[in-house]
Amino acid sequence: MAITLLRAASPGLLEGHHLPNPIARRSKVASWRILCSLKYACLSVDPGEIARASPVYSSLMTVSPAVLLSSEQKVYDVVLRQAALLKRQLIIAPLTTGESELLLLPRNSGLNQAYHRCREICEEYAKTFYLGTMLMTEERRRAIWAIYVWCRRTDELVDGPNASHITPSALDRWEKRLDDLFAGRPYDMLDAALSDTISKFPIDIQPFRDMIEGMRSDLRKTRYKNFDELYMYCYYVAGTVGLMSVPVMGIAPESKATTESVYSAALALGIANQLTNILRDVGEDARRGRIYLPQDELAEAGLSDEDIFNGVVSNKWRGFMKRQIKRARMFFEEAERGVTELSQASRWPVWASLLLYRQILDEIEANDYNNFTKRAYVGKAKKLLALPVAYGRSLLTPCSLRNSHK
Ligand SMILES: CC(C)=CCC/C(C)=C/CC/C(C)=C/CC/C(C)=C/[C@@H]1[C@@H](COP(=O)(O)OP(=O)(O)O)[C@]1(C)CC/C=C(\C)CC/C=C(\C)CCC=C(C)C
Ligand SMILES: [Mn+2]
Repeated sequence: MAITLLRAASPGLLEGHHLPNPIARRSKVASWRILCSLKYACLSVDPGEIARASPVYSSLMTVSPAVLLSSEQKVYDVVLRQAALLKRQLIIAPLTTGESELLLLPRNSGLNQAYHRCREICEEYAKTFYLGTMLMTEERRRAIWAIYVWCRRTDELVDGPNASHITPSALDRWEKRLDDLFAGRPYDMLDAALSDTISKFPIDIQPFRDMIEGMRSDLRKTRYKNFDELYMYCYYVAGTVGLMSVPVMGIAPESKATTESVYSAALALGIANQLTNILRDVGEDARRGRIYLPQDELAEAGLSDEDIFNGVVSNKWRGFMKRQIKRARMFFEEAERGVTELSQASRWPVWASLLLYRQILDEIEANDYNNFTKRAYVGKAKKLLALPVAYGRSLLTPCSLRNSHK
């Protein structure tokens, strides 16, 4: 049965016609998800059956722990675990919405101060996004500020002014602090805000741990062999943000989409944002000796590290960039399908961030793919225009992503 479903979902996949282009990648992802869902729904998938039908696919399955999983498969396992946690929470204690939430707010003034500081940091570093959070209920926006601040602080460890002093053991200490705050023992006031947040929402520690893992990989790695490795990096530093945010933003009660599909869309938005960030910052990163681009695809396009360090916008470079931009847009498209499923008040900030970040890709094109010396920048007017557009989209009501069962 698994085989029949898999064939229906992705004709040609079992026969090994996979991965030549992004479209094929997508069908591989979709098929993998179907298999995971089957596995998690406890339907018996016979490994022998898979192996007989397709040696290619059998190597992608988690049928044996010894088998190496692709990045997308590893990440999708996290998605399934997060979704299961949220579903459990919805069954045990449905989150209240609207004004009644105000009654749940802590009276503890230390905690209020902690959230207030998170709010100030968020306002200072991410103005548009901060504005968007103002539409959310009080409890939700405080939670998002606390998550934002933890992510920002984690990123600053490797990207901030003290980055050159950061060692793997400093990241180990940061992870120990994370464990402590999840156990209700926060180290400082900003951790206390997050500690309170995780006690109120069904948020799992894994994406937080994974973000720290991404920072570790930034300390030791400056090249990415192929898109699989790059995808994993993007998951660590940005896909994780999507997974952390969904339990707080909430899924619309009227949504017919599966929880897994909403998490997948959130993951896709993180990946899309990070790919865009990478394409925007090619020159800046190269000046720090870093190339966050798939080495095999560079070679296929006839490009080398030297070409990037020299920063010449050649036709080869333009061709390469077109392919990268196309892939980033595909992840944005996948994300779009999920935004509508979020609770009404959470949609606007997410649409705004999606539309604004995606426009960076248009700006790279408008700069004739010179991302070595020109920073792709979305002007104020375009930014302002995106806000009402995002608001309009946020009014769309949820329509099912694919399946109709939660
Ligand atoms: C509404 C909204 C956008 C919520 C997310 C709030 C949040 C917790 C953000 C944390 C962002 C952060 C500080 C991440 C640390 C790592 C990092 C810096 C990643 C890069 C962000 C861009 O930052 P910037 O341009 O400042 O980069 P530099 O440091 O200057 O290089 C990233 C590119 C990743 C950002 C990823 C997201 C915001 C994930 C968005 C996904 C969701 C909110 C899920 C939405 C749900 C559905 C169903 C689509
Ligand atoms: Mn950064």
